[in-house]
Amino acid sequence: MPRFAANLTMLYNEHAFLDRFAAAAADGFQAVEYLFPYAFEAGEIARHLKDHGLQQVLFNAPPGDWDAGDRGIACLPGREAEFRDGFARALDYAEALGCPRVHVMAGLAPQGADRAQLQATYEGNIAWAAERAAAAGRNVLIEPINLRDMPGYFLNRQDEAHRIVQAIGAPNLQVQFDLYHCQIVEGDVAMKLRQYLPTGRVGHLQIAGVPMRHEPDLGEVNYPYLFDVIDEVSAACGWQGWIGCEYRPARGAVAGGTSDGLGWLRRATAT
Ligand SMILES: O=C(O)C(=O)[C@H](O)CO
Ligand SMILES: [Mg+2]
Repeated sequence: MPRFAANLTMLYNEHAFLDRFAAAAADGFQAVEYLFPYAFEAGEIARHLKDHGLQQVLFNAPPGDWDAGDRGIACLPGREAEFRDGFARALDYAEALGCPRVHVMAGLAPQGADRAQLQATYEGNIAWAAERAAAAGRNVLIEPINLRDMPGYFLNRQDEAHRIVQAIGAPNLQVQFDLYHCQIVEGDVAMKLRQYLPTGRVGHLQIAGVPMRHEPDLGEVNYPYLFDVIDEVSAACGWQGWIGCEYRPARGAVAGGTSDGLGWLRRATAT
């Protein structure tokens, strides 16, 4: 069975952020991910990780002004200096938290923008970030995201993400393969797992039920089958990544109680 990480941005929202580490550990998780750590001192988060025996396996570089609508700025011409400052800060946090990888969000393509200019800006920023991250012993991830959740998002397809990773050619640049987005945009998820996991260019997986982004056992995706595929392909190719549980619990929300972090897995594997 694959290794699961609790996404603390989506799970345990009945608790303040810093209390979610204890909730995830109590639920049986050994690793966590979330969107952004920057509202807190890195040392404070590091203490929570240590106190609860948790690994930090992923977080995102600063996305620009999230509240103003930015969803990353890597593809946006004219914001390169802001991107570089933000990524340097992400590397400082990655060092303090012992986090091996940072997801760099691409951003939203402005209406009528020159797509070729966005592509050049994006690949230039990602190549720069990968070089800086390599010097710090970290990996950079890029993630295709569906246009229903993020209208205008610059990167949407697995094959395009892998084309960019291969074009830049940095060994520490990988794809964040979110199965939820892949099902919405492309489908054929099992075959994409079989195609891409053996390449060594998939740095992290994430899961959620489709279409509502609730627990994996709610919706159209047969995750027990996909976990078997991941186990089978990983055993053959040596993939040893984490799977981020990036979903909004329906049961927790309905019951008004603690999020159902791994309840769906316990139910699925109950003998
Ligand atoms: O949206 C997702 O699936 C992600 O993983 C991004 O990192 C945050 O939106
Ligand atoms: Mg994701």
